[in-house]
Amino acid sequence: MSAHQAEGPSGGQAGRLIDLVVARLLVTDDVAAAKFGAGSPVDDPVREREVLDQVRARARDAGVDPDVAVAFFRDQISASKEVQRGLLAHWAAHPAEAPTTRPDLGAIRERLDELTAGLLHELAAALELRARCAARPARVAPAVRARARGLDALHRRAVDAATRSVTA
Ligand SMILES: C=C(O[C@@H]1C=C(C(=O)O)C=C[C@H]1O)C(=O)O
Repeated sequence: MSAHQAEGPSGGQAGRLIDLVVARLLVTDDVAAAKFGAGSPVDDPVREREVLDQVRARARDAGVDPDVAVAFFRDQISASKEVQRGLLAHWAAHPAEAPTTRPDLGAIRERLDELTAGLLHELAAALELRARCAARPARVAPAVRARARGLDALHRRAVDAATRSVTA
């Protein structure tokens, strides 16, 4: 089987990476709910530093250049903040749709940390495939579109932003 065929009709390798990108963005909805309830700001530079330090420390073992991994996660963080801002603005304008419970941010961050290992692993696999297969970028975009189909515009834009380094 060639590298192209290994990707399969539903995006295969790229699809697994995109699925995790989407999963991280959906956990972000809970982050927004936690911050809405607590009145906390979207931006938390200390936590961002922790996430990026963790990524840099784990990247080489996962088989990704640490700078590439950090750049990819900067996009995940920025996409996450866009989703949070969009949700908080929506809830402010439509209080009836705002969350009525306040999830625990600490527990949510543990879920984000658990996703980090998988994202690094799939990023490594996707980049390796790209190195072996010149047509790869054209194959990632359909996988992104397929995964984004069930999402609203806010989350679709975030998926696009979070995957720009692997679709470009
Ligand atoms: C997700 C959060 O919100 C923002 C986005 C982060 C991320 O995507 O990892 C980290 C810190 C915050 O600036 C959070 O506070 O945990």
